[in-house]
Amino acid sequence: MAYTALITGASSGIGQELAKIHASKGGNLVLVARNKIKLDKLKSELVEKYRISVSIMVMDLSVEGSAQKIYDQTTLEKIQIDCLINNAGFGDFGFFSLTDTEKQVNMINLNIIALTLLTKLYLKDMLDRKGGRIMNVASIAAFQPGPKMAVYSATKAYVLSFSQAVGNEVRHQGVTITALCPGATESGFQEAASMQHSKMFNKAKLPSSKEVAEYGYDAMIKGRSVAIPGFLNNIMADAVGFIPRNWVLKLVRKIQDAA
Ligand SMILES: NC(=O)C1=CN([C@@H]2O[C@H](COP(=O)(O)OP(=O)(O)OC[C@H]3O[C@@H](n4cnc5c(N)ncnc54)[C@H](OP(=O)(O)O)[C@@H]3O)[C@@H](O)[C@H]2O)C=CC1
Ligand SMILES: N[C@@H](C=O)C(=O)O
Repeated sequence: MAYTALITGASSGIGQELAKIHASKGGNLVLVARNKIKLDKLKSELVEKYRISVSIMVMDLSVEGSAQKIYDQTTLEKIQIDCLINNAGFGDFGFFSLTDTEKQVNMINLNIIALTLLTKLYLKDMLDRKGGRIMNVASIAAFQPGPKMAVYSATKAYVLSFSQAVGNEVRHQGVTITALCPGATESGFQEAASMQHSKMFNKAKLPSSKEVAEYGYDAMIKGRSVAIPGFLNNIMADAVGFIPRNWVLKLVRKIQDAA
C-alpha cells in the first residue's frame, strides 16, 4: 500500500516541490491550499507522470475549523495519512505597529493554530498505528526575535519549539517530528510577505524550493528533529546561542533595515 502524505501549502514553492518528491517515490498525496487551479494542475501532472492517487482539498487554513474539516474529510474517505507535512505559511514585513492587524492574525491562525491542530488530529492516529512521519516547516527566523517581522519570527519560534517538544514525547512510539528551518528561499514567499524588493531575496543565488524540499524530505525520512538547509544557516542557528541577546537583536534589525 503506497505511503500517503498530506501536504499543506502544496500549490506553490517548497510545498509543491515536496509533493513532487513524494510522488516520485510512488507515494499518494492529499494536497491542501486555497488555489484550486494550481492544485488541479499539480494533481494532473503527478497522476499522469507517476500513476499515484492524488486528492486535493481547497481550504483556507487561516479560517477557524479548517483543520478539523480536513481531518474529517480524509477520515470519511478512509485515507490513511502516513506522513503529515505542515508547510503552509506566510510572512509579513514591516514595523508591527504599522502592519495590517487582520493579516497578522491570519498569519498566527495559519502558521500556529492550523499547524497545531493538524498535528494533534493526525498524530493520534499515527500513535495508534505506531508509525508515521510529521514535518512542520519553521524557519531560520525561529532562532531569534525578528524586528520588522516580529509576528512571523515568533510564529516560527513556536513551530520549532512545539515540534521539538512533541517529537521528544513520541520519540519511542514509531512517530518522528521534523522541524524544517529554511533560510531565504526562492518561492512565492517574498511576494506574499511584501519583500519582493528585499535585499534578503535579491541575493545572487538563493536556494531553490526544490533544493530545500529535497533536504527537508530526506531529513524527515531519517527522522531528524531539526533540519536546517545550508551551511551558513546552520552556523547562524548555532551562533545565536553564544551571542548576547541584545547583539543578536541589533544584528537582525540591521539585516532587516537593509532588506
Ligand atoms: N521562502 C522562504 O524564504 C522561506 C519560507 N519558509 C516557510 O516555508 C513554508 C512554505 O513557504 P514557501 O513555499 O516559501 O512560500 P510560497 O508562498 O511559495 O508557498 C506558500 C504556500 O502556502 C499556502 N498558503 C498560504 N496561505 C494559506 C492559507 N491561508 N490556507 C492554506 N494554504 C495557504 C499557499 O497556497 P495558496 O496561496 O494556494 O493558499 C502556498 O502553497 C512557509 O511556512 C514559510 O514560512 C521558511 C523560511 C524561508
Ligand atoms: N523567509 C525568511 C524570512 O525573511 C525566513 O523565513 O527565513
